[in-house]
Amino acid sequence: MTPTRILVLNSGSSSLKYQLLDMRDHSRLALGLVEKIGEQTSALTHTPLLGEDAGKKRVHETRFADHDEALQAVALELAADGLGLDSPELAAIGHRVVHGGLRFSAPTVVTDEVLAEIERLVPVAPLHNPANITGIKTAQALRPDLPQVAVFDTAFHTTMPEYAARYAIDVETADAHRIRRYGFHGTSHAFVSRRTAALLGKDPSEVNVIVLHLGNGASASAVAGGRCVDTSMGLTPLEGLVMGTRSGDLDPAVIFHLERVAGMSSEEIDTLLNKKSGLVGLCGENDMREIRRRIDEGDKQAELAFEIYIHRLKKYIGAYSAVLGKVDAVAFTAGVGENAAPVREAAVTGLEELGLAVDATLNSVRSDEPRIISPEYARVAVAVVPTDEELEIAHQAYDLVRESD
Ligand SMILES: Nc1ncnc2c1ncn2[C@@H]1O[C@H](COP(=O)(O)OP(=O)(O)O)[C@@H](O)[C@H]1O
Ligand SMILES: CC(=O)OP(=O)(O)O
Ligand SMILES: [Mg+2]
Repeated sequence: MTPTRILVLNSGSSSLKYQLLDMRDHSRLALGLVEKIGEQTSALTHTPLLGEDAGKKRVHETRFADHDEALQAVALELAADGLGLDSPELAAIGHRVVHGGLRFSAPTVVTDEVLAEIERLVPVAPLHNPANITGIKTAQALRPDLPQVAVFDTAFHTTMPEYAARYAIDVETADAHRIRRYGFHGTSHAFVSRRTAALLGKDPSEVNVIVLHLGNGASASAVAGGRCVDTSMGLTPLEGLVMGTRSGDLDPAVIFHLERVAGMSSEEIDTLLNKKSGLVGLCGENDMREIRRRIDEGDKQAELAFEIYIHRLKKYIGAYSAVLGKVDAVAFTAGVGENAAPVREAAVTGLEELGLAVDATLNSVRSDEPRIISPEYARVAVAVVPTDEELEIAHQAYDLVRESD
């Protein structure tokens, strides 16, 4: 029997999302999420999608100190459904790895040397790469015989032209420290730009798409004929859009000012910009649902936070319209992009000259399917295209292990 199943692990800074897929028909056998890893109470939500318990969610609230404990618990849940990691049907474990630097532009089987390179990149993805590494090590310990495949967030962006990837700083210093724009969420930008082309009935090579990945982390990309030509995140996932807890773009002199005038250490500033900024910093809340609820109640602080979020988003839509020259579609994706109709509406309001508009009725539809929400007359299609990083990682991991068979 040729193994056809792939377990995908998407380890975030404090979460672990996972899916078990059968690649014969791309069906999902189980999925789940562990939230608040490292906090007082974590929550594991597991849903088997096979057998008599199919669709029955199981929730466990207990503390998981780190991603190792979380993954051990996930392995037990899968085993309880007869889908344990010891299954001979498992072909590989696919891992989302956030930073791959310049070295990895394709999915890669993890060796000791690959793992060492992912560890070397921890300083430029401090919230993400450590969790990815723990996920890989724990999975290796559970199934030492199985290929562990790393799929990098940075890979899709390695096609960016040099003039988009370089910062305008001294070349020698930049090169000595590998300082450049890498970009992230690439697996999602690749998947969504392809799906958007399909939604338009075109081949990816024929269309230019602006993808807005708006989750807790958020990034925009300009994709021309299937290749990324610019993206909003940079050396680290801190640059660009306003995010749940991250500031996105700011004058770098803010950092010197905080050091010299406010007396903050670089660690404190790092924490401020990565964890206490963005929507949380502006209004104390990073969940867009809650922000909208507060705005509806007349909360001015939440309203201003929303306006700042939208203003930044519009600037990137405008910038990438200029970068691409001709735009065929703007695609909204991830938690906020897929669910928050007010964000989509506000982001394109006033951009009619760029060919953008949304139809209020189409925008209010809730669905898991890719869909166009712009009116017939609009020059640019505005679309909601749900991302599926796990499916994309499973495909890439499965293709890689089959090739090497
Ligand atoms: N129904 C909804 N309406 C508005 N925003 C939502 C909704 N559901 C989720 N979100 C937003 O999506 C965010 C999570 O997005 P997600 O893509 O899952 O993030 P990540 O992968 O970075 O954890 C939440 O913080 C929340 O702001
Ligand atoms: C790279 C990044 O920001 O990822 P996430 O949105 O999962 O935090
Ligand atoms: Mg995400």
